[in-house]
Amino acid sequence: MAPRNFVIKVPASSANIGPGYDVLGVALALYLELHVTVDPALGGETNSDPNNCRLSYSADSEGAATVPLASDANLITRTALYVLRCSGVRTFPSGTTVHVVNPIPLGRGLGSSGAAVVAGVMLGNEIGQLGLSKQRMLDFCLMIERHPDNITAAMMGSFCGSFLRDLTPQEVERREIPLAEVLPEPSGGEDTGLVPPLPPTDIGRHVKYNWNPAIKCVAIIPEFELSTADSRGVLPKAYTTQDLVFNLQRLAVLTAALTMDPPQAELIYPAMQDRVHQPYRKILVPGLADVLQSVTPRTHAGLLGICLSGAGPTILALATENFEDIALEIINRFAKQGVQCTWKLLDVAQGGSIVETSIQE
Ligand SMILES: Nc1ncnc2c1ncn2[C@@H]1O[C@H](COP(=O)(O)OP(=O)(O)OP(=O)(O)O)[C@@H](O)[C@H]1O
Ligand SMILES: N[C@@H](CCO)C(=O)O
Repeated sequence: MAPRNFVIKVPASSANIGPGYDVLGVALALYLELHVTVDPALGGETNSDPNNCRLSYSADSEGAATVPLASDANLITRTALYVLRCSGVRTFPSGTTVHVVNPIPLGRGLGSSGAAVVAGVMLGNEIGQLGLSKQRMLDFCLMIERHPDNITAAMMGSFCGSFLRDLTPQEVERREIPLAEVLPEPSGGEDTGLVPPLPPTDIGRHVKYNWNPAIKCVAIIPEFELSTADSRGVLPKAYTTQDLVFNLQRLAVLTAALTMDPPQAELIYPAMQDRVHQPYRKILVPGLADVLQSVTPRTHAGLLGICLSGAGPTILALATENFEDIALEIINRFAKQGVQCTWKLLDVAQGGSIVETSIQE
C-alpha cells in the first residue's frame, strides 16, 4: 500500500482582546505544523509506542525539550487518540510517524494548547478518514479545551466571536465528564478498552468578524510560562453589574471598531479596557499594571490598543506603525521588573487550520 503523507497547519491565537473574556479570539500567522506519514513498511519502527505512533519535534520547536513523546501522554496525539477511539479505532495505523514543528511558545497566552488540541483533532480525523466537518471537529476540541475563544480562532481562522450553546442536562453531563475520562490516560502500554464519551453536537457557535488588515499584532512575550489553569484560578466567581456592563459595552464597540478604515485609536484604545480578568491577573505578571497604563496612543503613534494576550503573560499591542518602538518600550518596562521578553510582529491568519495532502507513488 502506498504511504500517505500530509501536513496539518494550525495557527496560534490571541484570546480576549481585552473585554472579550472567553468570547473573542484572533488567529495569528504563526503555525504549528504536523508532518505526518503513514507507511505500513515502517511498522517495525513505530511498534515501540503502544499506539503505533513515532512522535518527534524539530530541535528548534517550542517545547521540544519538555513535551512528552509517548502518544498517550502528548497533548496532540492523546487528542487524536480520543477522536479515533470515539470511532472505534483503538490505535494509530502501524507505521505512523508525526514530526512536529512548533514556533508557538508554550504557556504564554498565544494559544499553544488550543493549537495542539485543534491539530490533534484534525490528526485523528485525517488518520481515521472520518470526514468530520470543521464544525463537528470543534465539538471534539471543546470537550478538551472547554472555552471556545482560542479553539474557534485556531480552527476557523481570522477574528472570531464564539459562545457555547445552552445544553440539555444530558448533554451537560456528557460535556462535563472529567477530562481524564475523555483523553486516554498514559497507560504503561495497556489499553483499558474504555470508549470515551462522544461530544454533543454543535456545542460552539461562532461568527467571523472583518479585521482591517492595516492592523498588525505585536506580541511581547515574557520568558516565563503561566499556565491557563493558574491564570483562571485567580479570577472571582462573581462580578458586579457595573463591571459586567463595562465589558459588554466595550465588547460591542470593539468588534466593529477593528473593521473600520482608517482604524480610530480613540475608539479602539478605550474599547480594549477590561474589568473581568486583567485586574486580577496583575498579581501573576510583574509589570503588567505599569505596561497597560503607560503605553498609550498618546505616547506611541500608531498604537491602537493594548491588552493581555489570552491568559498571559504575553502582551498584545494592536498597531498600524512604529511596531519596534512599541515593542521595545514594553520590553524595557518588563526588564525593570526583572522579566526578559522577546517580541513578534504577526498578521492575522485568515484561513484557519488546513491539511495539505500528497500521495507518494
Ligand atoms: N505543541 C505542543 N505539543 C504538546 N503539548 C503542547 C503543545 N502546545 C501546548 N502544549 C501543552 O499545553 C500547555 C500550555 O497550555 P496553556 O493553556 O497553559 O497555555 P497556552 O495555550 O499557551 O496559553 P493561552 O491558552 O492563554 O493562549 C503546555 O504546557 C503543554 O502541556
Ligand atoms: N479566555 C481564556 C483564554 C486562555 O485560554 C482565558 O483568558 O483564560
